[in-house]
Amino acid sequence: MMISPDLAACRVDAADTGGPFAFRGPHGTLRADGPTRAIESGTGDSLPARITRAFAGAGPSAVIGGALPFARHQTDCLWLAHSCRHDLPATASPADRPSPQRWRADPAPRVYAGSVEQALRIMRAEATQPEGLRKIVLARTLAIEANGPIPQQALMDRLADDPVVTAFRVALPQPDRALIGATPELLVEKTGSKIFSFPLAGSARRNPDPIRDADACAALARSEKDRREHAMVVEFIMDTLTPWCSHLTAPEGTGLTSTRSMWHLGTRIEGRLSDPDTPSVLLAAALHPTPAVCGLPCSRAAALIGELEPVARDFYAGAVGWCRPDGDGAWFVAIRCADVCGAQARLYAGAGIVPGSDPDSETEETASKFAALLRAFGLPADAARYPTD
Ligand SMILES: C=C(O[C@@H]1C=C(C(=O)O)C=C[C@H]1O)C(=O)O
Repeated sequence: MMISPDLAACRVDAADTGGPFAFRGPHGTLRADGPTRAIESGTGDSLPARITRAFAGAGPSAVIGGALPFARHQTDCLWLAHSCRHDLPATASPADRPSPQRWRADPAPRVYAGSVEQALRIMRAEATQPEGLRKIVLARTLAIEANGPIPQQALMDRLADDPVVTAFRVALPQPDRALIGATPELLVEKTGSKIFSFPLAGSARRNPDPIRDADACAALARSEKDRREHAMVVEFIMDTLTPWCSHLTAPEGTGLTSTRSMWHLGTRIEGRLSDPDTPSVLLAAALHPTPAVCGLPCSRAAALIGELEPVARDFYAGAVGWCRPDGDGAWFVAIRCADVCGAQARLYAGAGIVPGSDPDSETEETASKFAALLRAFGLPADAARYPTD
C-alpha cells in the first residue's frame, strides 16, 4: 500500500450531485436536466418494451441515459431525464482531488499474468475445435481508498482533459455510486438513419519521446497479432449490424488512433438503418459485449472471464450512453473507467488475448491503460506497475 503525494483536502460541492448522467467528448456534451427518474431495470430482453413505456409518458425533449452491464443476464441502470443540457461547466480545481489514497492491485499483476497464461493454454488445447476459444479479453482492477468522499464530477472533468475521449459519469443504483471514465471507443452512434461505430482493438503504450512514440505506432500497425485481434471485432460488429441495415461499410479500413496514453488500431464502420426510428440503445444492447471486451466465441469467453477474473465486472466493459425519443444517441464501450462509491473506487483495465499474446506484455498493457485514470485521481500514472500487498 502506498500513499498519494497529493494530500489536498476533499470537497464535494453541488455539482457532484448534478443529475444521474453526464457525457463530454467529440460526440457531444450532454447532461441530464430537469426532473429525472430511474427506468425500471431489466435485461436486454425487456429493453424494447421498457424504452417504449418510458418515452410514452415523456415529452419530445426527454433523454434516456445510463449504463448497460457487461453480462447480458445482469440488469441495466437507465435514467429518464425530462430534458438535457449541452453545457457542462468544468468543476475541477486542485482542491477537488480526493484526499490521501491507498491502492491495491486486485488481482496482483503476477496473478493476472498467470490467468493470461492459462487462457493461452486453453486456446492451444482447443485450436482445432470449431467452437474453440479464439480470443478472450482479461481484465484486472485497482482498488483505491480515499479518506473522504471522492468528488465525482470533478473526477470526470479531469478525465475530459483528453480531447479524443468521451468522459462520462453515470449514477449507479446505490447512493453515492457512479461509473466514471474516459472511453476512446464508440460502440454505436445514430443520427437519423445513419449509424457509425469505431471499434478499437490492438494497443501500444504511448511514449513521451516523439521518435519512440512513432516507433510504437509503426510497430502496432505492422503487428500481425494485433491486426488479427482487431479483425475479429470488426467482423463481429459488421455481422451484428447487418440485419439492422440497408447499407454497411468500413470505408477507410483499419487505421490508428491515440489517446494521451495509448495507441489503438481502429476501424470506422458506417451504415444506414433500414428503420430510422430504431432506438440507439437497442443497437448498443445488440452489439455489446463485442470481442473488444469479451472474446470469441462470445458465450465461451464470457463464461471463462467469470472463472478467471476474481472481481466481478458489473458495468465495466458494458456500454454507457444516451438515447432520444427519435432513437438518436451515442453509446460507448465502458472502458478506462472506475466504479466509485463514496470514498472507494475500483479501476478496471483489460487486454485482448489471442494465440501469440505474451502474458508479461499484456500485464504491461493493462498497467498503461490505467494511466489516465490514475492521473485523474492524483496518483502516479505508473502505480499499476507496482505489486501491492
Ligand atoms: C478492455 C479494454 O480495452 C479494449 C481492449 C483493447 C486491446 O486489447 O487492445 C483495446 C481497446 C479496447 O477495446 C480496457 O481498456 O479495459
